[in-house]
Amino acid sequence: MTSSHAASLAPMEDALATLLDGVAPLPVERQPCEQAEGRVLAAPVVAALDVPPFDNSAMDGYALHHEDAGQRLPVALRVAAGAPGERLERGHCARIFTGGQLPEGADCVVMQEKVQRVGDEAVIPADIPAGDNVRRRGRDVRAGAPLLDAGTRLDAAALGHLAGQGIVEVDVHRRPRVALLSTGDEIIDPGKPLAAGQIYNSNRPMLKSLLERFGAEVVLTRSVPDSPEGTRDCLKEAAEVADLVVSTGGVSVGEEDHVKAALETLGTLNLWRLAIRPGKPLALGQMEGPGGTPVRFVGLPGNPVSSYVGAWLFLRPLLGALQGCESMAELPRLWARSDFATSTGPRQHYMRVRLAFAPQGVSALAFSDQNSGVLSSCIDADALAVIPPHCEIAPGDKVECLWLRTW
Ligand SMILES: Nc1nc2c(c(=O)[nH]1)N[C@H]1C(S)=C(S)[C@@H](COP(=O)(O)OP(=O)(O)OC[C@H]3O[C@@H](n4cnc5c(N)ncnc54)[C@H](O)[C@@H]3O)O[C@H]1N2
Ligand code: MOO
Repeated sequence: MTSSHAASLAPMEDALATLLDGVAPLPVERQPCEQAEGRVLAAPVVAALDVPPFDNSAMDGYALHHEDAGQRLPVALRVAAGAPGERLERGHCARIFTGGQLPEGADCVVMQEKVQRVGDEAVIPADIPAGDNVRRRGRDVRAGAPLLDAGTRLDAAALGHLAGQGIVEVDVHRRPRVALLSTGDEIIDPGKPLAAGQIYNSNRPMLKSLLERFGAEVVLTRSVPDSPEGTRDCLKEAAEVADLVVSTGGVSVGEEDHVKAALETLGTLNLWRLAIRPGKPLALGQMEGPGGTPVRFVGLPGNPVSSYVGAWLFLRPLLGALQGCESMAELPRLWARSDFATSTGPRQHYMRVRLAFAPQGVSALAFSDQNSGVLSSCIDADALAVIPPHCEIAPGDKVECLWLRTW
């Protein structure tokens, strides 16, 4: 590659700044918690209740006043979970079950395995500390305390936490609507017979899966013919219904690559050609939707690995920004020892690696064929090892890795 060619490739940081420039979170909507998995909170949630709402037993056993430990006590009460608490007098104990409300006056619970039952009495061991096996009211959450921050993506634990407050609806950002366009006359849908020169569309289901994982709703998919008018028509249709238009293929320099020209007739091409591998001809731009609303455009290169890596590096932070989710701005990073040797030219290389975790540390095992047409390299890829431009890596060197087992 000549130096003038290299100089025309935009560095990753410039591309991300261009991508995210002026992007604001989408409007807020109220959503039933049952349908809010993966959605991003638009406002903080404050706890209204103590959790647990009352002192209760952590064990099936016997509740008592700890001063009465070491004695044989009459079993005066039976407290099942869900029953209201009663008063326990000194010199007595209560049969209690896990989650049962601690009787008033009792301050500890001894598990039943440590108790000898003799008729209506229980022989309690002596060494029972006050407070043992009692889960205090408000130990998990205190009423009035912050429960979840704005920008939290609702996962299993967060949904459980909301339900623990009796909450059934939350304010979340609207899911970004995405149109997914597949360019290339050689690309056909799985299910149809394959003629000479054709290949199946692997990018569409792959990207749909990633887009949904990143919180988007794919509202339109189209196969775009390799012609200026066909490409323009599909882009126009997409901009009518989507917040983000993603295309694959047709962004390189060939005569059948119509995406950039079509985009420029409808909107703006903000950036094209990056100093990254894979993904060099990636194109970023903007169009207008109904009423002049901004519609973002990301043109991913057609090679399946370029599309896959481009989705992690660009679609994820963009969808995060559209949903107000700061934790999606960057992939988690970790250092690992390479098991490979490589060297880079002017482009930063994002190598697909499997990570092996051992007590001595983490190793990055590179897939043997890192060509951007080889989608098998993504199958077991836990991470992308980032090899900066003009860099030599030898086995054993530390490489920075971007963790992909996330949303
Ligand atoms: N003369 C040059 N040629 C190319 C350059 C260059 O700088 N100069 N760059 C190369 C690089 S790097 C890439 S990446 C590709 C990207 O080109 P396009 O984005 O225009 O992609 P296409 O040519 O349309 O397709 C590339 C490749 O991927 C296959 N493909 C496309 N879509 C799909 C799909 N949905 N499912 C499966 N496979 C798909 C397509 O058949 C091609 O084989 O350009 C290089 N060329
Ligand atoms: O940028 Mo291309 O993705 O190197 O093959």
